[in-house]
Amino acid sequence: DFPPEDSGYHDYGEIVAELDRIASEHPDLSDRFTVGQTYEGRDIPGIKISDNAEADENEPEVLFTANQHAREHLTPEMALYIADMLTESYGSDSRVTELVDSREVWILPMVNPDGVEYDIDGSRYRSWRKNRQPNEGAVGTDLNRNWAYQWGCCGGSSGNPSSNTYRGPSPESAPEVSAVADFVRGRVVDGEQQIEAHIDFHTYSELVLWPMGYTYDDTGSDMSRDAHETFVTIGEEMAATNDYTPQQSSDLYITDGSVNDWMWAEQGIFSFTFEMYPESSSPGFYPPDEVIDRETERNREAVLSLLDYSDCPYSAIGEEE
Ligand SMILES: NS(=O)(=O)N[C@@H](Cc1ccccc1)C(=O)O
Ligand SMILES: [Zn+2]
Repeated sequence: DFPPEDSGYHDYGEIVAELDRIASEHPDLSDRFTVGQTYEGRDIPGIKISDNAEADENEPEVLFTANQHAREHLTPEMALYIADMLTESYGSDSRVTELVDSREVWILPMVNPDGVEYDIDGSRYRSWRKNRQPNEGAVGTDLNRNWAYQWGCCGGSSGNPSSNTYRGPSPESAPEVSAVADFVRGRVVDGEQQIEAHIDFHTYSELVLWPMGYTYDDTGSDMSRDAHETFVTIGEEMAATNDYTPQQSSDLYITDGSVNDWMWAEQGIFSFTFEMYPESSSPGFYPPDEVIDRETERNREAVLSLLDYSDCPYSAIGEEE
C-alpha cells in the first residue's frame, strides 16, 4: 500500500480492481485481458477499449503502456485516466465517441507490478526502478533496456547487474518485456501489424520523446526521412498541447534496448515516450497524490490527437503511406 498521505495512488491490487470496475461498468465498450505473468507470478493486466470490444474489428489500433519503471507511480494513473476518459465521455463527447467507434485501444497500466510492490512495501519509498528478477549477485533488469532491437549495441545501457540500467543477460530475458512483446507480435494479422501508434508513459522531466534512441542520427536504414518527419510533426503537435518538450530520445542521452526503438524498427509502430510531471528532481519521482488529476488530464488532448492520427500517421506530413 501507499502511505496514507499518498493513498490516491493505486497499487497493483487497486489497478486490477479499477480495470475490473471499468469493464463491469462499460461491458459494451471494454474487454479485460492479461498479457502474461511477471517474474514473481503476477498477471500483467490490460483493458481493451472500443465499441464491440470483444470483437476484432478492422480498425486502427493504438497501444498505451505504463510503469516499466517501478517508482514512476504517476504513469499507471495516466493509463487509468485514458481508460476512464474514453468510457465515461463515450456518448456525450462526439470526438471521443467517434474515436472509440473507429479505433481499438489497448491499455497496459502496470507492466512492472513486482517492482511497484517492492518500491512501496517498506516504511518508506525505495526508489526502485527495475523488475525483481535475480541476476548474478544483484536483483533487477531495467525493462527499458531489455527490448530486442539493437540490444546492448551502443553504450546506452549497462552490463553490470547492479546498475539501474542493467540490460539483462539477453534480449527479452525479462518476462515482463517478453510478455508485452509477444502481445504486440500477436497483433500482426495477415502479415500486417494492426497497432499503428503507441505511447509508453514514464516520469519525470515533461518530455515527448521519439526514436531512435540508440543513435544520434535522425535518419538511417531503420528511419526514413518521411518517418522521421512524421515523428517530429506528431511529437511536436502533442507537446504543444501538454507543454512538454519534444525531442528525439537520443538528444536526451543514448539508450539501447528501449521500447520505442523496438516498436518502431521491428513492428513499424509510431512509438513515443511521454516523460510526465514534474520537470525536475523536486518533487522528482514522488509527487504528492494531489497532482494526479491535473497531471493526467494534462495529456488528454495529446492522447486524442494520437488516436486521431492512428488511421494514417503519415497524413501528418501530407503523405499517404
Ligand atoms: N523514465 S527514465 O527516467 O528512466 N527515463 C527514460 C527516458 C527514455 C525513454 C525512452 C527512450 C529513451 C530514454 C529511460 O528509460 O531512461
Ligand atoms: Zn522511466
